[in-house]
Amino acid sequence: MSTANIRFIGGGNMATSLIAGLIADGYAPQAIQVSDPSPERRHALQASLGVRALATNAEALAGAETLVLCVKPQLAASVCAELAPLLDGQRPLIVSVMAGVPEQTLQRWLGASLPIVRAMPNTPAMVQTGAIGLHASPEVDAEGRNRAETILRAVGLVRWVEDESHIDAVTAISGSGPAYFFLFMEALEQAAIELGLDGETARLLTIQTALGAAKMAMESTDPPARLREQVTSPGGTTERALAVFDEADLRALVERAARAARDRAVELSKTLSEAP
Ligand SMILES: NC(=O)C1=CN([C@@H]2O[C@H](COP(=O)(O)OP(=O)(O)OC[C@H]3O[C@@H](n4cnc5c(N)ncnc54)[C@H](O)[C@@H]3O)[C@@H](O)[C@H]2O)C=CC1
Ligand SMILES: O=C(O)[C@@H]1CCC=N1
Repeated sequence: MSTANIRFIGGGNMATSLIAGLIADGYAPQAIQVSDPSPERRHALQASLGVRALATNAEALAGAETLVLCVKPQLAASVCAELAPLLDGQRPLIVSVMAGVPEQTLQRWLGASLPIVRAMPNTPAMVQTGAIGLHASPEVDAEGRNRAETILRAVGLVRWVEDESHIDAVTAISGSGPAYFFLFMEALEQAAIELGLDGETARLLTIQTALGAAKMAMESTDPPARLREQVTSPGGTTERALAVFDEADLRALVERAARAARDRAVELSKTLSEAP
């Protein structure tokens, strides 16, 4: 992969996942720098990933070719206000992973119409199995699109969306999605223990089942509905379990949850775009 430098602003969960994935994919740790005000975070990033961790965002910006914004959305305005006067004609490709921060708002805060790619990754990027949605602002040229895609493809599957508002849907499905599947795993593992299995057996059977189902869904030409039917013997055990999910209208519940996440992303976008 290209050794063009990548600088991260904010070295928390998402930045750590992305950096770990990039390094696992062969990206040189020396080409990656990350700024974070927390000495503990800096120490952890340096010790576990071998990347240079910086105490100030100014150091991360200096000479940056790609700048990945990885702070909480609520901190975006102050971080951009700090970066804006330091840009001084520099035009790094901005990759923002922040949920609910629109491109136009970022440009307003940065005081320049910089090329911005909004990326919505998820934490499985850490194990190079991320699912990532991307959207480019009109200022991003083919090279910029290519660079953003190359970086994100190193950590998972990439899909471009044409409409920026669809990033909010991506946030609700794959950005937050790992938490939904982890919750289901927690519940199934707990049920296994209630049914008498020991903790380790419950944990391993649950995780391997999730992995197997995901692998089959990915590799099979059959849709998940058909794969489900193959497990469900008429008059058998699965049918009884699925009837319980149907009684509770699991599908409607999942849709409500996804809508709630999407609506929160829209709410964040609105609040932030109205902020000074
Ligand atoms: N965690 C996830 O699964 C996903 C998170 N995101 C987005 O990634 C962004 C970061 O989320 P997390 O990594 O989960 O949060 P986090 O809280 O783990 O990381 C944020 C980091 O920013 C640092 N920080 C605080 N003030 C700073 C400043 N002024 N300058 C530089 N760094 C500063 C903090 O010390 C912390 O290490 C958010 O905007 C979130 O919407 C996007 C997709 C998935
Ligand atoms: O919960 C959040 O707001 C972030 C965005 C997607 C996943 N985590």
